[in-house]
Amino acid sequence: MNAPLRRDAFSVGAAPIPIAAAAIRFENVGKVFPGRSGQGSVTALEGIDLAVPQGSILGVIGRSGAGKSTLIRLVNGLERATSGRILLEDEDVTGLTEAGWRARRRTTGMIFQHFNLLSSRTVFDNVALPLEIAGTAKAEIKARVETLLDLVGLSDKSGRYPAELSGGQKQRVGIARALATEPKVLLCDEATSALDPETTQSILALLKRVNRELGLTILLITHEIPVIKEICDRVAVIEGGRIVEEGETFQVFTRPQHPTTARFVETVTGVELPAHLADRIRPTAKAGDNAILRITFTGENATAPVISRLSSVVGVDVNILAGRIDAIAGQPFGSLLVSVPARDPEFSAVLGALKSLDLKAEVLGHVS
Ligand SMILES: Nc1ncnc2c1ncn2[C@@H]1O[C@H](COP(=O)(O)OP(=O)(O)OP(=O)(O)O)[C@@H](O)[C@H]1O
Repeated sequence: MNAPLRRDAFSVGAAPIPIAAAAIRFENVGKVFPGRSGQGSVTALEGIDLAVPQGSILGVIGRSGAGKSTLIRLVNGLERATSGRILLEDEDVTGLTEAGWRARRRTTGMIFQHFNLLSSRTVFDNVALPLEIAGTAKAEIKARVETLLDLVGLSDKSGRYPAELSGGQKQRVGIARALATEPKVLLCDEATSALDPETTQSILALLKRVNRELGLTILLITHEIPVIKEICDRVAVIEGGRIVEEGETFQVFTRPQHPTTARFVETVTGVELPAHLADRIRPTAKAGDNAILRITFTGENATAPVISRLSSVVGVDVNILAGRIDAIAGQPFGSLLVSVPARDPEFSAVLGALKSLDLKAEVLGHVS
């Protein structure tokens, strides 16, 4: 399972895929579900413009009912757009017939929250199913399934049934099955939401590995911000059927523009003021107060000895109240709450020093 993956291991034999072009493109896409039994219609998606660069992992995050499932189901024809266009590798698939979609789906694998394995089939036979449907020769199916089970680390479970597997193992079968027809795109529908945190990590690591080593484009939907933080190159935030923010994960996490994005990322990047200070904090300073600052570290600064430098440059005591350092899309990011004297010239000197160190600082308030 740890041997390097190669596309030609599945006899695709393609050269590495350039990152520049979009594997999936939504152009002003809308989806309205007709109303049932006297109820009004539901606008699930509106004005969706989104490009998933080839070879990248893009995550769409949103709350329940935001439109995530509808969005991902449009990419393999399980739902049809009511307006706009969807392009897969520059081919307009919006108006494909059901027969057209059946052929197209071989280039687009999908994995699901509840795995959707056939309980009466062994692990081997579940992975073989899409190849049987495609009419692949038996010997080729055997070779391909064995390669895929090796890839997902389940060679020893080939003859087992889904009921004999853990959730993580079931999802590995799901991934192997999704890769069977050598797709260029993998769609992940809340793929780790039913798994515990440790198993989630191992499945995310596997997804990252197939992305990097096979050049597979991944579009995933989730309501879990740690999933985005862990593996997504880009993130789109969806709310009320609209994309409210989209960009590189690190940029979006460190400088969220929309309040919904800010609320999502705060849960993984934010640090809270200790309760005994939170109760006493005031917006304005009185004589002798300390100012509470939130200092944000990114990239190289995140690992620099900022506090000791600050103390030595301006010669004031800096008290650390709370802090957190993490990796977002593989880049370090940290947040620190400190208290410093609120009086000048010390306070202005601290702000000046933070600026010269290229650190973002925000005054949260004052305490005596
Ligand atoms: N087949 C349908 N008929 C009518 N309305 C639908 C249908 N499918 C989805 N909707 C509505 O479209 C909106 C978006 O639903 P969708 O399932 O895409 O959201 P979601 O973000 O995936 O939510 P969840 O995380 O709860 O699955 C919701 O208001 C939902 O009720």
